[in-house]
Amino acid sequence: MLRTSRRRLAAAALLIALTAILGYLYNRTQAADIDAQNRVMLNLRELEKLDAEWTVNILRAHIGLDTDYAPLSAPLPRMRQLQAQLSSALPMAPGPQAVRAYGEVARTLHEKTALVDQFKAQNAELRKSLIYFPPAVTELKSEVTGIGGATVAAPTVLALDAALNALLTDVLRFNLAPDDALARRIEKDIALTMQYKNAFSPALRESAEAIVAHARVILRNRVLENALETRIAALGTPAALDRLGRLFDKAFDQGQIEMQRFRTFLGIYSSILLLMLIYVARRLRSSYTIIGVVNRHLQAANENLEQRVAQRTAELEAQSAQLQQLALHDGLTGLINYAQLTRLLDHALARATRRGTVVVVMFIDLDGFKAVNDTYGHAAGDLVLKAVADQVQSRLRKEDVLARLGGDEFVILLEDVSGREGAELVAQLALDAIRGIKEAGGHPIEISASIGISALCGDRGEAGAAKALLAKADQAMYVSKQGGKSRWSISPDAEWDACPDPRSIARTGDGRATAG
Ligand SMILES: Nc1nc2c(ncn2[C@@H]2O[C@H](COP(=O)(O)OP(=O)(O)OP(=O)(O)O)[C@@H](O)[C@H]2O)c(=O)[nH]1
Repeated sequence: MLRTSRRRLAAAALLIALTAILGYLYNRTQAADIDAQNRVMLNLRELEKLDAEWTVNILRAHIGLDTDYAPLSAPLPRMRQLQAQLSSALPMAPGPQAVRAYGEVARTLHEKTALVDQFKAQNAELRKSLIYFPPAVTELKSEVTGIGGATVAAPTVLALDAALNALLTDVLRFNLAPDDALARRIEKDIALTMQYKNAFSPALRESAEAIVAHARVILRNRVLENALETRIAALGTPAALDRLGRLFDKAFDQGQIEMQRFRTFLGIYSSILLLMLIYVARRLRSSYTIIGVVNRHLQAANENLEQRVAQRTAELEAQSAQLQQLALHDGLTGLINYAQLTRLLDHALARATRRGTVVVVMFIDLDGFKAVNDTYGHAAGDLVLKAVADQVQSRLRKEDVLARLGGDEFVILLEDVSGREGAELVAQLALDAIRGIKEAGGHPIEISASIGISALCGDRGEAGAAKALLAKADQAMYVSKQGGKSRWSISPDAEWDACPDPRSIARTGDGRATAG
């Protein structure tokens, strides 16, 4: 029992373990979310594209193509959104490298944003000066060479015009390609301009000073802006994005390879499980077949056993019935024996006591029987005894009882006899029947019987009434013997009429009755 439950536990544990392994393998084959991977790569590409566009827009602002700075701020919200999505996708590329690469991307974009803000301020100031500077120089030149220079010495007019010409050319050249030598030359141009403008009217002087101030803005901001652009270029955002993209790619490729490997494992494992299932199913089938065969054998054995038990029981019952027959009957004639007679007589007397009726007993002893034995042998004697039993029995009613006590002694027991005459009639019938037997085994015989009759009105609850009644009948039979045989005699103690009223017989506590 204990062993069986342990085996069941082990089988259940094995089943759970096999299922868990199956679940684990299946789970690993689903580990890579291709859609999510594609989304990450698309986000990266979009961020790269927006960053490149951002850089182009800086260039456009640099060369003055864009008149406002909206394109420099517009992509920022979307770029921040993409950055956040990439950050949350980092677990898909495990390891510190991807985190570092992402950190680099975030850092460069953050710094680029700050540098672009500075760029916008400087570029706005620069653009203002660039717009102002060329027409202002041209206008001042025409003033100087025109009315404004009418009162000034011609060499001074020509010198200021030349200085303004040089300043315009050098500043515009510097704006296109800043250069230290050019910067030094512009300083000289400024110095000459400032020197010669003093010969002119205050209004012209003021214009010249404003032009110089704008020239200096262009000089300074162009250098600063170029430095900012160099710093922006040095940030290396595209390279950082590219590095992050390659790490994601690698991780996704490894995931695919891993998934493929687990698919192979799952296939092999499923095949093994299938084989195991087939094996178990075949074992179960053969077990059931064996159990079926054993069951059939057991059933057959059981049926056989039941048959044998039934047969044995029938035999025992037959033996028991035979024993009962032997115990209660006479083996030669089949009539009841003395033991059964006394039992029946007891019952008959008890009934008679209750009913107030008479029980009659006739004791029959054959006359001349010994001579049959002596003359023709014991076997002939047996035939005579059987014939007596048959003949007397045939004369009696169904409810009358004929018993053989042994030897040549028989007893008739009668209940509900219609008085003495009835008893005498039965005795005469029995006597005639016995006298009528004239041969046995082919031998002529001559037999008769001496009959003693006794009658009693029940036992009145007295023990031994049956034996006493038999004894009276026996005594009466002797009277017949002594009286010359072949006759019947009635016991002087026989009771025929004066049976007490059963209602007058009081019953004692133990069920016995006493005459009232
Ligand atoms: N064949 C046979 N004889 C038996 C059996 N039992 C007893 N006997 C014989 O029956 C005889 C009975 O003897 P008795 O009663 O004296 O014979 P009887 O000739 O009738 O003499 P009375 O009774 O005096 O008239 C004996 O010879 C017994 O041996 C039996 O079962 N079979």
